[in-house]
Amino acid sequence: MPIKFPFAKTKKQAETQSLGLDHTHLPKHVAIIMDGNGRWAKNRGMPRIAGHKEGMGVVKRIVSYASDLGVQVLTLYAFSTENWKRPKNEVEFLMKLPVDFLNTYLPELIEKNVQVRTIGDFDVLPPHTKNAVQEAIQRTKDNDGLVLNFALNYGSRFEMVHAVRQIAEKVKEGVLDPSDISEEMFSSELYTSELIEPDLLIRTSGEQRLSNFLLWQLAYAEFWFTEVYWPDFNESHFEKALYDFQNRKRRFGGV
Ligand SMILES: Cc1cc(N2CCCCCC2)n2ncc(-c3ccc(F)cc3)c2n1
Repeated sequence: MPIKFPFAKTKKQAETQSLGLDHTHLPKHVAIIMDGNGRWAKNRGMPRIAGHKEGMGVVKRIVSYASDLGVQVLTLYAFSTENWKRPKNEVEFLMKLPVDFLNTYLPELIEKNVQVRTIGDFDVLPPHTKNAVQEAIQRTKDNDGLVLNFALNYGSRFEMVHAVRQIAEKVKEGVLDPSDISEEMFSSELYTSELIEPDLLIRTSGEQRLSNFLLWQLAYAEFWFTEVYWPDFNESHFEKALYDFQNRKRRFGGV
C-alpha cells in the first residue's frame, strides 16, 4: 500500500498519522505502571490472578503497537519489591508469567527485532523465572528495534541506595573524590544506565502515584493518567497518551 502520509514508515504509522499522531515527535521512551489488574478481576467476580493473566495479553498488544509506531524504549513495571508481600499463590502465579509470556511471544518479539532487557534485583527471582528471562535477553541482545525493558523485582529506592553504596565504596577505596560525584555519575550506577530517560509515564487505574518506580529517571517526564484498568487498556488509549504528550510538548516547545 503506497504510504500517503509524510514521515510514516509503516502502515501502522500511516493509520495513526491520519488520526493526528505525528511520528516525528513520538516519545522515545515510554514507561508504564500497569495497574488495576486485581480490581478488574474483582469487578467480574474472578480471582486476582485472572486480572494478571488478562493483563499479560495487553502487554503483548501494546508491545507490538509501540514497536510498529517506532517507540525506542518501553519500560513496563511488572513486579515491584513490595509485591513479595502479596499472598503466596499470587506471587507464585506472577513469577510464572514471564515464562508463559516468553514461551508464547518470544518468537514474535525476535521477528519484530525487539530487544528484551530487565531492571531490578534479578538474582533473587525463582530459577524458572530467571532462566526464561535470561534466555530471552540472550536471544535478543543483538536486536536493534524496540527495547522492551521489564522492571522485575524493581524498587527505585533500593536502586538508588545501591548506587550510593557503589559510589561510597569508590570514595572509601580512594579512587573517587566526593567533589567528583555528579548527576551523570549517579545515573551511571543505576539499573537504567544504558537507557535514555523516559519522556512519558503512563499509569492506569486512576492512581496518580509513582509507587517507587523510576523516581530519579522520571524527573523530566510527562505523566499521563487514565481511569482505565490495565486489562482494558488498548492501542487507542496508548495512542491518546502519545497524542496528548505531543500536544503538551507543542504548547511549551517554544519556551
Ligand atoms: C511478574 C510479571 C507480571 C506480569 N503481569 C501482566 C501484566 C500486568 C501487570 C502485572 C502482571 N507480566 N506481564 C509480562 C511479564 C514479563 C516479565 C518479564 C519478561 F521477560 C517477559 C514478560 C510479566 N511479569
